[in-house]
Amino acid sequence: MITIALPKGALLKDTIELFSNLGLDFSAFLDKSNRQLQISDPTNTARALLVRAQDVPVYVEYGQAQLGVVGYDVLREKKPDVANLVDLKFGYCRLSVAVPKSSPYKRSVELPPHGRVASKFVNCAKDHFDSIDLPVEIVPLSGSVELGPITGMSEAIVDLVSTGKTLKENGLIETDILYESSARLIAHPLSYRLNRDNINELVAKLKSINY
Ligand SMILES: Nc1ncnc2c1ncn2[C@@H]1O[C@H](COP(=O)(O)OP(=O)(O)OP(=O)(O)O)[C@@H](O)[C@H]1O
Ligand SMILES: O=P(O)(O)OC[C@H]1O[C@H](OP(=O)(O)OP(=O)(O)O)[C@H](O)[C@@H]1O
Repeated sequence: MITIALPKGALLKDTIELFSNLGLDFSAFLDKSNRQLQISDPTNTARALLVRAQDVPVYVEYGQAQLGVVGYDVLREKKPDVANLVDLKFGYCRLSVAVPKSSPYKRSVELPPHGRVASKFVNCAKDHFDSIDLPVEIVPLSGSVELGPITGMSEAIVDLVSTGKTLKENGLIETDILYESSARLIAHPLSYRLNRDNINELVAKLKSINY
């Protein structure tokens, strides 16, 4: 039986809808009172694991899941050894640099050398500041990154932006967009190449409903 790693959080609802279009019902994961982390669809065609978004590529890389759904941002940050097969066209957001509205720095190249930048995306942030040749201290955080500049801990942040509401409500403005992200279907490379558990058929169906 094929196993699919599904991301908890922002991508879960659209991911479950996607698989329901293929006749795979994992809606039990939307029921908050259900604490199961592994379920099979009612037709016993596939099994789903409910994991943190950042951990989806880990389960796929280690072969515990043949397929998974994850944001492109996580692939850029973690660079897992997985096949990035389909742009699923939901979970749109972008990874951006932002500063307080009152900041004298209007673009990231203007930030002071050796200033601080708070982020959950430490590798992407480092890649960006390396690319503009600006030495900064990246302060690693796990969430609520916008508090970095609010509390005075950092001059800037690198974080995901979707509607822009979180930035606005915390008095921050975007200065640079590093890249755009959307949800992706990923696969264990060898399982995909060898077509284990007939995964190619499922991938083809997913592609056909996505174009
Ligand atoms: N505001 C947003 N709008 C649209 N997509 C988003 C938004 N925030 C994140 N995403 C996408 O959804 C994915 C999962 O985000 P989510 O916030 O659920 O997980 P997370 O930040 O890793 O949280 P946690 O630390 O709780 O696991 C991100 O990697 C990104 O691709
Ligand atoms: O532009 P918006 O639509 O307001 O969305 C952006 C917010 O969404 C994400 O946060 P999340 O909800 O994952 O919380 P986090 O602070 O724990 O990362 C991201 O880190 C921003 O804070």
